Amino acid sequence: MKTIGVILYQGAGHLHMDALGKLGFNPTPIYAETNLTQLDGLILPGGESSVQYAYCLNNGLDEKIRKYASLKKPILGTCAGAILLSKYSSEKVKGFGLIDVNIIRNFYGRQIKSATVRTDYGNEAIFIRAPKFINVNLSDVEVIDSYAKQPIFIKQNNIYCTTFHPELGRLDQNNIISKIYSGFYN
Ligand SMILES: NC(=O)CC[C@H](N)C(=O)O
Repeated sequence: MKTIGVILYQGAGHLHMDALGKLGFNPTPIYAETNLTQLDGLILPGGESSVQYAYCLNNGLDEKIRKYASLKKPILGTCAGAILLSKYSSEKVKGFGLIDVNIIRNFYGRQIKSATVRTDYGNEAIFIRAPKFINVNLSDVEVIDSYAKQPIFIKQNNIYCTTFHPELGRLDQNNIISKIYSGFYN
């Protein structure tokens, strides 16, 4: 059984833990002091990216994530997690630059603008104060799914990012989260 680490300091990590458990993975909580090297995969969940970023920096978790990424094992960032993995740059959140994309936080506005949509590839995507990918380097970054022709799920080498919350959807076998986890960690 594959052991997948989920960063749990803040945000929706417990929902990934639940979904992973129900879909036959061994989810394990990750904090700054946890050793990452034994993991088969790692998830950076949605939440508040500025809080998560400060936690990572203050506790050396950013360096651990960079080292883990260099092992070429799969890392998934959802929403705030995607912001952390990208090259986003502001004073508060600089981003780890592990995927060749920029991102705009809270692009679609406030919580009231959050929505569930059908993606261009027929998947269900739940957006919560979602960011938007921009400047996607299409020669190196693959677009796995899009909405209104805008990328919402991208991949570069072992780094996967969604601007939506796949862990919030239904857990049937055809749902995006099972496709992501099974494709991701096979
Ligand atoms: N659902 C989410 O993860 C929202 C991300 C959040 N707006 C941020 O910038 O951190």
